[in-house]
Amino acid sequence: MKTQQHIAILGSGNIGLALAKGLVKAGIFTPQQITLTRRNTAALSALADEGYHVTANNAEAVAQADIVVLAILPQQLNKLLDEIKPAANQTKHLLISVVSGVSCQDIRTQLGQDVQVIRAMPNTAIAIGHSMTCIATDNASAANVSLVLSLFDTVGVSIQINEELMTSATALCACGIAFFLRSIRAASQGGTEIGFHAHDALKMAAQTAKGAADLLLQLASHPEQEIDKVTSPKGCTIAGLNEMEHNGFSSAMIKGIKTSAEKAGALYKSE
Ligand SMILES: NC(=O)C1=CN([C@@H]2O[C@H](COP(=O)(O)OP(=O)(O)OC[C@H]3O[C@@H](n4cnc5c(N)ncnc54)[C@H](O)[C@@H]3O)[C@@H](O)[C@H]2O)C=CC1
Ligand SMILES: O=C(O)[C@@H]1CCC=N1
Repeated sequence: MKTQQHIAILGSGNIGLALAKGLVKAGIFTPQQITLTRRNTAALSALADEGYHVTANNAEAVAQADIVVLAILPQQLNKLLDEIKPAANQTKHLLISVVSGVSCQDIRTQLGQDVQVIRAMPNTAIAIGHSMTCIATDNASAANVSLVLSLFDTVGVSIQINEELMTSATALCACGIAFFLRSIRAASQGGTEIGFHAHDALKMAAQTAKGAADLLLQLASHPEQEIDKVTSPKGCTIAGLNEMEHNGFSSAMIKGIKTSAEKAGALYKSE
């Protein structure tokens, strides 16, 4: 799906850079087709050496782009929208926002009602082509929705959801990367306590987690169905699993995800 279009990523921090690297790795864009903006461009000098356009001038980046991605923090958004408003050509640009807690309407209120806005919620696994990305819009054309879905499909799996569920998607999928990473880290710490060197324990825990996820994705089965295959009667798995549940394992994950979703919904409004 190689494209001739030019994309500007405004805000080249963790997710902006992960997106840029993922798109290049997937062969959709060359670095020369991507403009990265950041206030301190010195931090992007290695990327400039790789061929990316690097600038602190957001308006200029927008003027030269077909697709504009907003990848700044919610509290940085209003200032940036003020900066790009004169350059945001309402017919030319497709605007993709990955900013948590900011609605399509919030963005149009500042840029103009005709701007087509699509929200996207990827996660940092986008850098290696394994993101779970949810997208939503309240005014973009079906053609642009298809374009954005196919763009994110090249760097993982993408689905369209109702905009009202975007903060939930943020918690489950974007924050979720951290939750699963912490689970793997905890498993590796357990592994070290029962005899493995830390680096071996981490590798063993990560590969085991990958296998568990792939069992669900490749067999389209349910976790409990796969768990039942592991838990031998009077065995060690059910003993460990029940001990974890007595200590609130599932409950902690559920409560954490609910808290993250509430926080994601309040990120912009609390500014
Ligand atoms: N980090 C993640 O896993 C994900 C983050 N998001 C959302 O993406 C957005 C960015 O998050 P992160 O990448 O984690 O934050 P970050 O702090 O790593 O990146 C933001 C970048 O924007 C730059 N910036 C700030 N104001 C600017 C301006 N006026 N012009 C150009 N650059 C400017 C900052 O220097 C920084 O490099 C947030 O809204 C977040 O909610 C969404 C999905 C996943
Ligand atoms: O922690 C955050 O606020 C951002 C949004 C999703 C992932 N990181």
